Amino acid sequence: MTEDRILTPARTPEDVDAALRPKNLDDFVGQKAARENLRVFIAAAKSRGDALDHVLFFGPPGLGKTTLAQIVAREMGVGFRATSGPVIAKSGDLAALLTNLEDGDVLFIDEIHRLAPAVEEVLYPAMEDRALDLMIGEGPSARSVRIDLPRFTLVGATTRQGLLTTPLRDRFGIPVRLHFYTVDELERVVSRAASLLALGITSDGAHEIARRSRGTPRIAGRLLRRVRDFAHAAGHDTVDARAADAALNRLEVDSLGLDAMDRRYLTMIADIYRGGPVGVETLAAGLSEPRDTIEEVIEPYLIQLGLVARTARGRCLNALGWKHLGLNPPAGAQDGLFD
Ligand SMILES: Nc1ncnc2c1ncn2[C@@H]1O[C@H](COP(=O)(O)OP(=O)(O)OP(=O)(O)O)[C@@H](O)[C@H]1O
Ligand SMILES: [Mg+2]
Repeated sequence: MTEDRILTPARTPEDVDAALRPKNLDDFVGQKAARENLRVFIAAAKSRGDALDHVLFFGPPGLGKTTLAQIVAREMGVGFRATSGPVIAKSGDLAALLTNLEDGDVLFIDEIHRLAPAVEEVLYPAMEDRALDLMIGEGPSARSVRIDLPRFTLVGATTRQGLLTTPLRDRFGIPVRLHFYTVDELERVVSRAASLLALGITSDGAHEIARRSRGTPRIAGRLLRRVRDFAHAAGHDTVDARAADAALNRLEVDSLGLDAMDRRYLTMIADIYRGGPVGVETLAAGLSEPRDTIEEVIEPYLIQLGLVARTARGRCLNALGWKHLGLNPPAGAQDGLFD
């Protein structure tokens, strides 16, 4: 069900991410602090002639972690090798990847929180000492051999920073948290993407898409492509605010950028639990969605908007949440904001 959502921030096969991906730091919109810090660290590493310290990108899906990893390699002028946590089954697979790196390469590990523990242990000496400890033989005659590795930068990405083990997290010299984008920033993302797609768009058209994109560039790009389809079907070659609004309404993306799934979530807390508090497991069961999806995909943006609060006793609908549903909170309802 989640996969069908136009608003899912998760990657879907039809997302032509590559075409819209910014290629360098100057083209990368938003995330100012992260961008400026990276610029300094990259310049410093280059002037020392050294590899960049290991970088960890964390934050919700679709905010630009993979994009930034590629930009880091490009700005450093080094090779880019990509893999992901669940793909590396055995420690030997990782050892092979590491020994095949060229001097200075970026090794990108997506979903790094999903590395198997035995694989993760190979990473510790690799990250810290640029070395690989291999066990040769078995039983009493087994001995450990240390192999030196080329200089490299590990770039990890995760949507679940909390699931990273402490020893792994501590070995990243440059942890970078990505935040939801502002409407202004997304407006620039939309305008840039429109020009790459050779689509005419007015600034109020870009604004309309931007403010309904859940703070997420991937969603902005996807909505833009769907809006373009509706515009073309109607014989327009330029998207203005009215065209964007009409298309987004047909896609059931509401004025705040929420879709049917978000509204089901909010309505369930309102109608069945009188505004909460209600536990996430209960909501997950009621909505037939995995708890992870609720916590990683649905809730972050609703919390950011201030519609819902996560409290120790469960989820509560805030005054804004009631208002968005067009309902009045029952007398005595808890407002998570004041918890
Ligand atoms: N700052 C940005 N400016 C312009 N476009 C961006 C920006 N950040 C991301 N995008 C676009 O959004 C899309 C998703 O970005 P990306 O794949 O880097 O996200 P991610 O954080 O790696 O997501 P996931 O957690 O699902 O792997 C890409 O098409 C990219 O072009
Ligand atoms: Mg990614």
